[in-house]
Amino acid sequence: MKIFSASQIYEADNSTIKNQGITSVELMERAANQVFNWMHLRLQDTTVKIHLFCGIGNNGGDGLAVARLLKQHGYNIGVYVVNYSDKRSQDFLINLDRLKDIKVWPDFISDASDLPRITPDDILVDAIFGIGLNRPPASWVVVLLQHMNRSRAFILAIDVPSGLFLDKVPKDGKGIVCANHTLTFQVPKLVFFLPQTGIYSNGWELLDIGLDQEYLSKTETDYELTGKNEVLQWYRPREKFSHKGTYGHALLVGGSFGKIGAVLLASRACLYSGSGLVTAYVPKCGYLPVQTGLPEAMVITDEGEEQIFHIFFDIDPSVIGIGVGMGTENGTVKAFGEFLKNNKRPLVIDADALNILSKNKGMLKDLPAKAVLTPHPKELERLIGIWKDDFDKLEKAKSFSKKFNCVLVIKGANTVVLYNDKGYVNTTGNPGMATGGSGDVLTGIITGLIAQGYDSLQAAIFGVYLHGRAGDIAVEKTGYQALTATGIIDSLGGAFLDLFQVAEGPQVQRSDNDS
Ligand SMILES: NC(=O)C1=CN([C@@H]2O[C@H](COP(=O)(O)OP(=O)(O)OC[C@H]3O[C@@H](n4cnc5c(N)ncnc54)[C@H](OP(=O)(O)O)[C@@H]3O)[C@@H](O)[C@H]2O)[C@H](O)CC1
Ligand SMILES: [K+]
Repeated sequence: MKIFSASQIYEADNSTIKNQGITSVELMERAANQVFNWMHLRLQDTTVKIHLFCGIGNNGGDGLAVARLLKQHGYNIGVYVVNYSDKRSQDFLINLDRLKDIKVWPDFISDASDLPRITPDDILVDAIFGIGLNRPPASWVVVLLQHMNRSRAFILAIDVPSGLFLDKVPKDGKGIVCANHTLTFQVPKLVFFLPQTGIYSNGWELLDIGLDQEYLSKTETDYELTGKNEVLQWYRPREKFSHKGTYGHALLVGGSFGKIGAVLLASRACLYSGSGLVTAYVPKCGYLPVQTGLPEAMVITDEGEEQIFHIFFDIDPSVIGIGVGMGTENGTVKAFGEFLKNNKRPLVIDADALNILSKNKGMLKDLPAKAVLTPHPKELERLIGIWKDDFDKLEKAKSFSKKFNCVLVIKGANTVVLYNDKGYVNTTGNPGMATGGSGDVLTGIITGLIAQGYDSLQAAIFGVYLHGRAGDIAVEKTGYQALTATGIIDSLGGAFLDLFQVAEGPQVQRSDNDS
């Protein structure tokens, strides 16, 4: 699913109005009807007080139209116009008149001196700013937003929580509505998925307002959301007359004394992802644990007892996953540098191999085309330098990926895969997966998919999806705290099977706070 920018959403509005022969206020009425229906279905004629805070633009217009529909259905409402500018939009004014026509006169709030009383049992509708916010709100508006946030009432944001820009992180977190739920129109917004801004939208849902399909399908976007539909198209079925050689041979290189488990986890995940053959390359101390722990895998040992000194093997792997548990001792750094110089095979690079690259940037020129790099935030910072905010991080990461022609997997609550100026935002996974070894499992999965012939960008996107889905399946049985990397691997089969289950209901995404 595409993630559109604010200017693209305005273009989509215009082509909808033009191609469907409707007015902009009719489009606003569609949007308001969808919000009203969503609320009506859940509130079932409740008598709880619903406070609607409406700006003076089209987000505010939506809020006024929702207020009218609620009033017409007998709800107990209070309507406030947050009078932050005298440049009221045409559709706001039309909806203000329509509200007055049914004898509802909103209170106008123009400063912070007389804010409405809100009790924790009330419901707030946030329709103050939408995607049109282009500068920080005035200080009295910030006081109002704080008043709403502190009320402990349930806050339903329309389109986006007020105070969030679509393309940058606000400097002052106090000037943002902290919504309990966000109803957004037609397309997801990138801010829902970034760590610094996602905390304000919480659970979000898409409301279909019938925007011009032709515009939506033909327009290229910088980001896409990946769910089951997106990855399913790449799924490669197993063929009847195939054999283990058909599905590739993956080599996992890593481990050091005390960190052999990382290779074991990556190798097991690689097998469970369908790689035909898996070989682990470890220092001598890893021989017994890997052979015993994973009898399906073959083991090659380095000449080093406790760490890797010289990466040499006489097999012909289809892909190599390198770095987990490997350490950054001088001998290993040298071995990795030599290996990169001579290697021609596709690579998945993780953990200590990334740290070595960060400290020896000259080695980056030896990466094969489209190598997959899977840094967690700290590893990413060492690779690309510090960033100002989440948007700056994505831009810096994109330029890095372009410069070194690599697929960058930025791990996080919503992992983002970047390649060729485009970002793919993952939708699966949960906070229980923030546990030791979870990253090693991801490396194994991506390596296993490349072994089977998936292109490395597809393998990264698909692998991140499967990893998260397996975590979601596992957490149902274990809860967040008891979820382990091994638990994720054990649910990989379930994640593959789930690809062919029919998708459930509307798309809702919950953040950690909902758990
Ligand atoms: N396709 C859709 O998704 C539809 C969305 N709809 C709704 O429309 C809003 C967007 O409405 P818009 O009027 O463009 O913008 P806002 O309501 O967010 O803001 C209104 C104006 O406020 C000004 N502004 C911006 N920042 C500030 C600030 N800090 N202080 C004061 N004023 C500010 C700005 O105007 P300026 O000329 O002053 O710059 C904004 O234009 C969308 O989010 C949906 O809710 C439609 O209803 C249906 C289609
Ligand atoms: K809003």
